[in-house]
Amino acid sequence: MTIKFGLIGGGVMGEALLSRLIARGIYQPSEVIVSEPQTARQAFLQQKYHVGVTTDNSLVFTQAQDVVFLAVKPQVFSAIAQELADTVFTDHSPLVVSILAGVSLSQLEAAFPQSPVIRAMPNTPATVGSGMTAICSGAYTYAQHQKLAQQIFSAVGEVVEVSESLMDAVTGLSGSGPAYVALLVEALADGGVASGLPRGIANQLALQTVLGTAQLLHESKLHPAELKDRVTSPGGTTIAGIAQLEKAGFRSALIEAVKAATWRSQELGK
Ligand SMILES: NC(=O)C1=CN([C@@H]2O[C@H](COP(=O)(O)OP(=O)(O)OC[C@H]3O[C@@H](n4cnc5c(N)ncnc54)[C@H](OP(=O)(O)O)[C@@H]3O)[C@@H](O)[C@H]2O)C=CC1
Ligand SMILES: O=C(O)[C@@H]1CCC=N1
Repeated sequence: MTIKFGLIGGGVMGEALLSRLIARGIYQPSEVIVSEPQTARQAFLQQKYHVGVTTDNSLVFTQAQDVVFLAVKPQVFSAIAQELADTVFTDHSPLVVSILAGVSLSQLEAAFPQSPVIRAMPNTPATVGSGMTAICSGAYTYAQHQKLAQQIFSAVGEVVEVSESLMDAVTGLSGSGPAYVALLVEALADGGVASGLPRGIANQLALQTVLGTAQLLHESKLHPAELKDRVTSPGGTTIAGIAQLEKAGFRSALIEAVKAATWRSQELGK
């Protein structure tokens, strides 16, 4: 069978995307090749997803007909670009989709001259089909490339197109955001334990509260402030909790977290 989908870097995010694309039948395992340096990781991916594996990144480029995903750390991007330089100058030119934080379209186009390139920022909820991905396109992409990227990322959640100048902010918010939310869930549960709840019940209450609130906001289209007002009874429990959050700088901490992550994404691209 023809290899259609190539993945360079089968780590956390590469696997998150791969698992969902295969589960949704967007690609058959026999249409996928993954490049990974570690034998143990290769064996794991091969055994779990029945995909082809290799250590040879250029083989991914020569074999994958439709799209090559770059999912390595930004810090190894230049080494990989150098390694692939000879390959990318051949006439075979699949769509290159990079999910690397900070790495710009101009850096990608310098590495893969005249190739169709898309810079994307997905997030880990893609694993369960609830991802959020922002994409922006390079100078050599055409409608069919954008359609392909839309199709791939729609299979793992929601997709928005943004201008490249916004990609670092996207990275700071939705790319890194699942970690902030996980921290929130953990801290809520800890608060429950501190208030006497057994750990298992505290974890369940914390997780379902975050999930349910997100779902309610999503379905009702309520402004978050409106929902907050609905929960907050005069002289009641919630305002006592909110007053404490404000005192501890909760909102400011989140704003500063997104700004710091945005700045770090900008720095990774330098
Ligand atoms: N994690 C996340 O939530 C998100 C990550 N991203 C982006 O995705 C990219 C990958 O992140 P993440 O999955 O977390 O990182 P991981 O370290 O989990 O994955 C990177 C993978 O690439 C492998 N690798 C290293 N060098 C090479 C090479 N020369 N050729 C092929 N593969 C190689 C690594 O192997 P080894 O471990 O042996 O070095 C590892 O398995 C990053 O650029 C990040 O910015 C984007 C959105 C969200
Ligand atoms: O922490 C990181 O750098 C990556 C990019 C977005 C989420 N994880």
